[in-house]
Amino acid sequence: MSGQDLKTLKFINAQFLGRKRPTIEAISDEQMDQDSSMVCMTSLSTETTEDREEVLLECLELFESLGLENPTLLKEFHKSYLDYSFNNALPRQMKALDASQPWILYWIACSLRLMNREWLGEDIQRRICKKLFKASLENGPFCGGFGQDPHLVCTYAAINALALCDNVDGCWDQINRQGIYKWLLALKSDNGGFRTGLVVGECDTRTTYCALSVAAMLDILTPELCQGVEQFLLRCQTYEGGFGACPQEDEAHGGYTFCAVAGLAILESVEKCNISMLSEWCSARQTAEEKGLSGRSNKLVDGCYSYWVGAVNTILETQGYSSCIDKPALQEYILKCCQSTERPGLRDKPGKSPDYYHTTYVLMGLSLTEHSFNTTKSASAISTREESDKFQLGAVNPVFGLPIEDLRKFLSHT
Ligand SMILES: CC(C)=CCC/C(C)=C/CC/C(C)=C/COP(=O)(O)OP(=O)(O)O
Ligand SMILES: [Zn+2]
Repeated sequence: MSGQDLKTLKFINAQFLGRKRPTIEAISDEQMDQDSSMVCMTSLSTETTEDREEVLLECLELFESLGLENPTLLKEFHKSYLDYSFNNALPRQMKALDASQPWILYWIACSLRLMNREWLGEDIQRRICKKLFKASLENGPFCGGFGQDPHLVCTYAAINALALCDNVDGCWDQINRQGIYKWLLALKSDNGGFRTGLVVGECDTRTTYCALSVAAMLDILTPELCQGVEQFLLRCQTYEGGFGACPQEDEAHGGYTFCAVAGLAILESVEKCNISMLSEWCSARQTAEEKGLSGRSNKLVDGCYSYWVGAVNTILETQGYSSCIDKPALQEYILKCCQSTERPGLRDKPGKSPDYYHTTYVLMGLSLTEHSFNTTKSASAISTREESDKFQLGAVNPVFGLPIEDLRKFLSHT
């Protein structure tokens, strides 16, 4: 297949075929084994390998031009990107996130808080709470936006966003714990997982983690709610060692692996999965050349997996296992390839634009590489070994995706 043909196919795939794309094998270099009639393939070029080569070149250029030392995190610069959202209409292309409004609030609040606790002021906390309660039914469960249906994943983001608001105006006391508990019970599926909503909704490791996290945060994690959940999550570990979205169905993926392992951590059942295969899978996510993490086999590095996969690594560390990723190398990818002096905010990889989602998960991933953690089986009791002003970011709890300090305050209030 010629380079031009590959470009045309790439265009068609990107424009018309969405994410369910077939593999396009472009060039195969076949060699005949001298002693047998076996044909073995020595190289295979696909759309993904071509994309990777492009990214790799860009990373290598950045590594060379930025020298040996890592740049510092440009905190004030990234703050300007986050603050912009409080005083300006968001860009048009963000209307796709209309049903994810609690997420935007959680991402922005969490990023500001990690860089400097003072940067999330009381006036902003007040505005965040007001907006969240407007997008709720009876103060919980929460919806993606005003007038929408309650949604489990949005309820997770809303509770995390509220946890960042220091109980301003007594907002923590307004959360309808009993209503959320009954709703969570109604979302439970026969297979042990949770659906996103009452009428329709998917059921996977992501939604199940959200249910466990919300319940643990609100102190409503009863045996009835947990019935069959551990088995559901364990069934999602694949032959590769990572976890997929649904039992015995999907490819192992960084996002779903985080959800399953963090869910198991809330249940204090991490050691029931195959730890050695999980560690090997995490370790295989890091590429020697780009130094960042990918989300699945044969895919490209992406800054957000610094958290999704990085947090799995940290959870394993808190359970007493040794690290399976090279943290200084990951810091280099983050600070040289996910940050640019040209535009504030953090990005997936060179060539991509910054966005709120990547800003948060890249920052949380960076934080996990800076801090070290004490061993504990209890997800909510995870603590850091040392406090120091040498760290650029506050410490994050790898299970709940919140600064440890905010989580501690919220849980002790509950
Ligand atoms: C708490 C919560 C809701 C967690 C969600 C975790 C989750 C499923 C994250 C995955 C996000 C992501 C980058 C998907 C991209 O898949 P892709 O196929 O476009 O990218 P790839 O090529 O890197 O696999
Ligand atoms: Zn990403």
